[in-house]
Amino acid sequence: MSATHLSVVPAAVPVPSLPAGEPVIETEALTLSYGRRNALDALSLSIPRGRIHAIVGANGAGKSSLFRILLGFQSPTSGRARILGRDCASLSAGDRARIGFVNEEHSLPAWLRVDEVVAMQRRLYPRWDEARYRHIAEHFNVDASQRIRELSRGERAGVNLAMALAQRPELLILDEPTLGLDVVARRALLETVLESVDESDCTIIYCSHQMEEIERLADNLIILERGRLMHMSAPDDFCRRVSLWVAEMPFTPGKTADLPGVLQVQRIDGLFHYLVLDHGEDFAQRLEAAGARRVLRGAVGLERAVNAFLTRGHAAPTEASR
Ligand SMILES: Nc1ncnc2c1ncn2[C@@H]1O[C@H](COP(=O)(O)OP(=O)(O)OP(=O)(O)O)[C@@H](O)[C@H]1O
Repeated sequence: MSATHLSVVPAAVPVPSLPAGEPVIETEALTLSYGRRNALDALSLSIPRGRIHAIVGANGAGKSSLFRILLGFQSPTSGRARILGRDCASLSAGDRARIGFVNEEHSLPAWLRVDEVVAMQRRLYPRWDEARYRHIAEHFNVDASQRIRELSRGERAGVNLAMALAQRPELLILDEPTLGLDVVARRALLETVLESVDESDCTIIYCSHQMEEIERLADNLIILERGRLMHMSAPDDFCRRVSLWVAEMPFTPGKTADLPGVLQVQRIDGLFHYLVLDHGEDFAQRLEAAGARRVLRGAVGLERAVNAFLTRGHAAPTEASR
């Protein structure tokens, strides 16, 4: 794991690798309760090996709780969790060395120089890849002689990501890695993630509230809500579940917001835009039956589809302008 979670791996310990076909992450009825509140609610999840898996959800959906259990920092109330084929409750130093973890804090020992932190990491990880570290650190213009406290947030993110990838993990978990980064550092981070997944067989779990990042990176989209799995598929398949219908209405359509599948209704330039889950032409017919004059179907991007899904039930019909 990254510098914040140092663990010594004896060089002689054989590092088991995941048998082909086994998921990198598997949970069964995983529950984490705080009093009467469930941060995770009987979550059963199986994430296959390879590529980039995005986990999205509103604040409080349970993403960080899931990562804490997966990394062995917290025990679940009930259920089971496995990472790289190992029980999360009893991960050894060798198991941990197979996992990279970067979160938004990018916390490193502030008083040390970058090259001192890197030297420590190099000693800790038997599979350390120095060329890889340097290549990624260069991408972020990191000066190795600077102290950690002197680095910008973006440079610190770069050092953390470079160290996590230099450890050549089988699984890399990125929990909101771009939070607070400017557009240049954000782009450098996304490019590094894409490059590393193309160059190695590292599986990446990417968690973010930034839908444009998810759209760019994700091969698999996982939506959590109140600690439950709501959806898992290729992003395009999720977009296909959500359709956009634009209707000319002679009146304010109060009742149509209650039609089955409606996620969101917006009034834009006098037309009513309906984002609808799991309905096709039948929805247009329902609108026509409700008095719509003209109904057209439009395309929906991932960002709009996911946002409408996550905010469903919260949004009243709104006026909006383009
Ligand atoms: N230590 C705690 N004590 C009580 N409740 C907690 C604790 N940690 C988390 N929770 C609750 O568990 C739920 C899930 O929190 P979690 O931090 O896992 O969500 P998240 O999806 O990571 O949210 P965010 O996107 O805001 O980071 C929330 O309702 C939160 O209030």
